[in-house]
Amino acid sequence: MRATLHQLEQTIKARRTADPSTSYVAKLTARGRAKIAQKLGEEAVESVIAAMQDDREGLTGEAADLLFHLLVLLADIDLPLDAVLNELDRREGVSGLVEKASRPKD
Ligand SMILES: N=c1c2ncn([C@@H]3O[C@H](COP(=O)(O)OP(=O)(O)OP(=O)(O)O)[C@@H](O)[C@H]3O)c2ncn1[C@@H]1O[C@H](COP(=O)(O)O)[C@@H](O)[C@H]1O
Repeated sequence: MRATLHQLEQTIKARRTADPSTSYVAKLTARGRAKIAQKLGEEAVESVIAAMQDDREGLTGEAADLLFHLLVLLADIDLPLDAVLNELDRREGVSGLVEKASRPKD
């Protein structure tokens, strides 16, 4: 999962300055951050609709679109994927500590 996302992050970085007529990433990037953010929002809504319809196949595709557009937005802001993954790791560490602290002592 991490390797896939990191690979896609690198591809997106490389395609940002490609020819917009042959690259979706370049075309979307050229339309500006507000458009990228709008696409991310649309994919989020489409994911929610698929989930509410119990459409597992649809949700698989929409979730992939959602992650892809999130990576395009992160690249536009020049925020590394690792910053997000590290934040998740940090939270997992914090919740692990809370869980440990709330366990009854022997
Ligand atoms: N993972 C993806 C990916 N997921 C979704 N999409 C595109 O995201 C778009 C979302 O579909 P929509 O119908 O909502 O959007 P649209 O109608 O194309 O665009 P709008 O004009 O409506 O904004 C589709 O055009 C998909 O092709 C992707 N486009 C590219 N990639 C990856 O990005 C890499 C670089 O792509 P290029 O920049 O095209 O070389 C590729 O190797 C792919 O691996």
